[in-house]
Amino acid sequence: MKQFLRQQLQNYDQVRAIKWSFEDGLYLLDQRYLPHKEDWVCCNSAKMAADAITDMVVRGAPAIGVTAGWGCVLSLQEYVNHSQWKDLIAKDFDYIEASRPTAINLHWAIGKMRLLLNAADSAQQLLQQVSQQAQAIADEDIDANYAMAELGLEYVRAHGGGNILTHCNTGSLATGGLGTALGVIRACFADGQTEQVFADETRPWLQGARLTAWELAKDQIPVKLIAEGAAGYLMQLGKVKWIMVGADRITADGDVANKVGTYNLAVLAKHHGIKMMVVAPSSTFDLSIESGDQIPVEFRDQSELLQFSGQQVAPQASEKLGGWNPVFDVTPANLIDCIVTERGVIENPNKQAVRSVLGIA
Ligand SMILES: CSC[C@@H](O)[C@@H](O)C(=O)COP(=O)(O)O
Repeated sequence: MKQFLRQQLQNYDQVRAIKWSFEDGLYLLDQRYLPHKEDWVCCNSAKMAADAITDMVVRGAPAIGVTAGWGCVLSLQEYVNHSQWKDLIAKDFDYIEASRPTAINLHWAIGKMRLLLNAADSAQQLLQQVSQQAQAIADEDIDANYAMAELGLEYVRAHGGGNILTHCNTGSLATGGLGTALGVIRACFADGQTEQVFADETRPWLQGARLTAWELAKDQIPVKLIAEGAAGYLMQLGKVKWIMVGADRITADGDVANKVGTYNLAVLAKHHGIKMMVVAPSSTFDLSIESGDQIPVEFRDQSELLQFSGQQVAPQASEKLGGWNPVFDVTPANLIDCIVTERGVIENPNKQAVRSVLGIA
């Protein structure tokens, strides 16, 4: 990466939401209470790490992958001297993998650890290998974030800058480093390609209002929060040139699962001739499936919708009142202009373009 840009971006790379210590365990900045409280949760077992993923103490596909890696180390630390270590560790790996269904980075990280487990004869040696692998997953994510920021910025320079609308949170809270889409946004701001970012609230969990606005405000990057329903009007008035989002899983054909509401933005962007950019590392691709209808979409408890800040928002819950709460949706490749990865930019994504940029024969 050009040294100058990397130095500029380091000014924006201040938040680390995942911290590892071999002595104490895994520290996670508890995202359920941001921006009101900056509390840390310390996990010292694989189960605690997995439950933290399920309960969204930590969230965002790459951050979930990094957490899963350290969760595996916690399992090794617990069972390294146990006679049944192989079975117990395998059970922990399964438990971690079941913590959330859609973000493929979780399954990718556990897949790497399972390969090591299956080949292992000694628990001591496995502890070392799994620790190295967890560190590599964390380090590679930081590097991938910088590479995507640079490539995304180059793409924007080539197509013209302007205001950006982003959805959910794709920053340091959602990754191990600078962020995916938010990394590109930071680079665009540092380079003068954009002066104003719009973040939508991202109901019901408010990743946009609580987390993205918090990160951008810390960076002194101008951010205006909008209700999700305002996105169409924003585009109709010509106030944004780019939509930039992350991804939880991308198929071989380039269909993208991301936070629910992404599909709405992509349809609106197509209608208004606004560019739709997805930013995701190669670890977010699931080449074992062809198209978006094969992606397992997570549904969460209806209480996330029916309550707000602990208060009932709809009339008192009754048998007749329910919620429908898919937390991801799938955007078909034909609504996406480009997918920025650390290996290159996939323009007009399709099977061939995906394989060629990812370097798969
Ligand atoms: C770099 S983050 C990409 C995605 O993981 C992000 O956009 C997203 O959808 C996160 O969903 P979440 O339910 O908050 O884990």
